[in-house]
Amino acid sequence: MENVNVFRAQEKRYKCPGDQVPDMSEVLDTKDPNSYGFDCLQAIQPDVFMYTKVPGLIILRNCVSPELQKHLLEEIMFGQLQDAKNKTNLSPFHKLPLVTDSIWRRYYNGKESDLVEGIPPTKPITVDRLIQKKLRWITLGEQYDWTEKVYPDPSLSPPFPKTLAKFVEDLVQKYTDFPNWKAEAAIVNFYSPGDTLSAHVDESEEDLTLPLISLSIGLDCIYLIGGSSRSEVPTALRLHSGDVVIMTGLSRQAFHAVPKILASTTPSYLLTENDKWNRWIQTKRINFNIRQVRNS
Ligand SMILES: O=C(O)CCC(=O)C(=O)O
Ligand SMILES: [Fe+2]
Repeated sequence: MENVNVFRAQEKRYKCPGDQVPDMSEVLDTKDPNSYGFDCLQAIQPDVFMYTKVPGLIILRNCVSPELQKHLLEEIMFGQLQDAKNKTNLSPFHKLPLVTDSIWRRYYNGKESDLVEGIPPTKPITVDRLIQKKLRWITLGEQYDWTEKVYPDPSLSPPFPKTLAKFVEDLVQKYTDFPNWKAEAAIVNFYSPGDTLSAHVDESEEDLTLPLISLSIGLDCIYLIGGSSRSEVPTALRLHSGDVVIMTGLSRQAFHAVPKILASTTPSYLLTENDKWNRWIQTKRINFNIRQVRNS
């Protein structure tokens, strides 16, 4: 019988309140050749590793330039977040102002204390709290329905953002056996220290052999990846801003989780002259989780 406690024990081990740091002695860090498990990495190029314990897991260290990282963040916050076609976790609960009056623009333009109306029974809440704490995800391209666990009719979805699509499609073409892979849907996750994502497998896409791409910006995190059941002991991997993980082969259907966001690890190149921007990005990890949905 599946012993779900094996994975759960590792989630518990790394999960700890807000700014606290867990025991890092068994965490694999691709930036640190002395770290635990580093000998299980097979470098196929400088900065490109296969992780031999989880077949099909490819780690591209520091693969997104600082300029592209900033561009992707700006595109999300100033662009996609103000477009009602992109669903967020807030959409069902709050009457979100959109277009040039979006919650991000209000926050950025000094109106962070403004109250945003809730859809009853949700109470009004400040722009600041929505941006800093409550916003947990936004979907791009094909809009995944979290309740029904399906991707609705693709003809109704907004187009997938072009720069992001081109960047990840080139990576998939270069490093996997799927040259025609297409970025069709993304879930962009926002985490603050203390936030977690529990163990799961992503299995709503039509063809579960097609790679899944995960691109991280902002704070470091501990990412757990195991095998096809929760009874397999997962590996703890430290992910940094600019890292991309490709889950292909067996790893595509492996259980994974994010039990810890590591506070105070934002790279300085993400900071700007703007205090509002800095106050936000210094407490965030943003993960772009990108899939091909349809069987081509
Ligand atoms: O934040 C991450 O690195 C993982 C996110 C994830 O697994 C998901 O969105 O399905
Ligand atoms: Fe996932």
